[in-house]
Amino acid sequence: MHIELRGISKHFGEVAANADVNLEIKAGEVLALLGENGAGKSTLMKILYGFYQGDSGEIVIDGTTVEIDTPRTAMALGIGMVFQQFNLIPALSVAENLMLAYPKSPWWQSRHRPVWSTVLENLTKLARDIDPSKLVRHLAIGEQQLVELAKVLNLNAQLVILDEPTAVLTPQESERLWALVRQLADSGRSVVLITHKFEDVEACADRVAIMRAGRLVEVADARGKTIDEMVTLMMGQHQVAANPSVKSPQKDIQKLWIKSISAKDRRAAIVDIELQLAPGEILGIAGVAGNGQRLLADAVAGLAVLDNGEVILDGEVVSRLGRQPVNPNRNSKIGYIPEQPLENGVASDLDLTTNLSLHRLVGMPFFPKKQTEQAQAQKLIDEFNVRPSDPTKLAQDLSGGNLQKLVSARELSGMPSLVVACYPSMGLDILSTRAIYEQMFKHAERGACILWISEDLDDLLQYAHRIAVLSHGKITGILPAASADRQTIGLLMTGARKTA
Ligand SMILES: Nc1ncnc2c1ncn2[C@@H]1O[C@H](COP(=O)(O)OP(=O)(O)OP(=O)(O)O)[C@@H](O)[C@H]1O
Repeated sequence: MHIELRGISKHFGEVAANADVNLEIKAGEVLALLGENGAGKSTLMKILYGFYQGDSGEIVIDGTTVEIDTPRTAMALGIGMVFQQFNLIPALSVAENLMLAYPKSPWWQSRHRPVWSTVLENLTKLARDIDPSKLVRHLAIGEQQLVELAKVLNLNAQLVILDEPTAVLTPQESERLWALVRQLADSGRSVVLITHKFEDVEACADRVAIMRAGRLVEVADARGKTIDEMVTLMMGQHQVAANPSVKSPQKDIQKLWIKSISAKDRRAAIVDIELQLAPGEILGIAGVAGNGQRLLADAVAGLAVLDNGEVILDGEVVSRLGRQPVNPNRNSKIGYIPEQPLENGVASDLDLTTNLSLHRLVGMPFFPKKQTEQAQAQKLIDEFNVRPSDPTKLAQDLSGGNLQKLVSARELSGMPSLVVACYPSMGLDILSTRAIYEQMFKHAERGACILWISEDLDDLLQYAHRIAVLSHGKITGILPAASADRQTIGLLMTGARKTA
């Protein structure tokens, strides 16, 4: 299938999400679509998928102009898309979710074994470890992403659009995805890969298309561009900041004590976690997603029920054994950037001002002064470069990366003693990633503890003071970052133990 997007424009109010975009997608190619947060990548692909209608322009498939008014029409034309936000039914099993979306199979056929094996074939190729009988709500985010992918692959689409698929995948899962993407292209199908990761481009792209502020600024052979060239095209005149720096923590003083905590929920368990952090210390938590990271973060922030142990911050218990979380209305001592901010960190149908004050709701006057709140919100929006920058906009109008910035702006404002950050750079472009890191490290510099959960080992090795590895809910080793290496961390991730 050969697709041409001709003169596509799309406005949301005064925001020009796409401005006169002309893009060709060839049969049998992997096209990486790059651009800074809010550049218009998702909007362009959602127009091709019939989720949005362009204000002007046309879509031409194999020489014929087509009208794509809904995703159903797009699917009938052989176009499938996996979004940044998932579309699965949490109360149903993996297999049931796949069966429901399976195009040629009425539900009553689900009794027949051969149908099941066909429905599960793509999932098995992508992730043989996922148990098809498991409920979706019990899956880690990376696993949910893979089920979404399998759903779209089952449509047998001629064009598969993937919106930042590797943002939530482990390195091993990403490798499997890259191989599958190459296989699709080699069999004559096309893949558009929206991404912020240059390793995706290197691993599997044939061409790159780069967008900036709604416009397509360059299309080139993927091998013909260096990373620096691509960054410059993405960012235009914006300067990419130098790598942020971190200072050494104050030694021999204990500020945060995570004292033998154990907890469990529907998805994971953590067992006997013992960690002590000094003022100004950045402790990275490495590990394959789904090994208890989210529960650990919730537990430390006082948002989970502990089965054992307690968490003490500045001598005060912030999380303890008991039937109720200690800290359901988090106080200003803890900044918490949760995983999947859209689901766990924002009220999407409220405006940016309200979203930026959610952590201060307790103790706020019954009728807060709107102008004061808006002025405070505007300051944070500017400081964290959230786009669009209008505090009266709804959170749901923001692009994925800008939502991540919004949550970080709220949680890193004020003077927290502890910052718990889960994958804070997820979905962010290179400029925004460095800006968020700087904001996080500023708190460490003034003595706050940072518990930083990340899958980006390079970043942890570069910026964290120590790295603790979490495997199957247990800490398998704690290493000073200066002497740690990828091999040792990789080994610890498999569950092998090492004492510091
Ligand atoms: N439904 C919507 N309503 C209003 N504005 C929107 C809507 N969807 C997107 N926008 C705006 O359009 C612009 C482009 O957004 P889009 O999601 O296409 O960017 P993106 O390049 O995919 O960004 P990211 O890398 O952060 O996901 C942004 O300014 C965004 O705020």
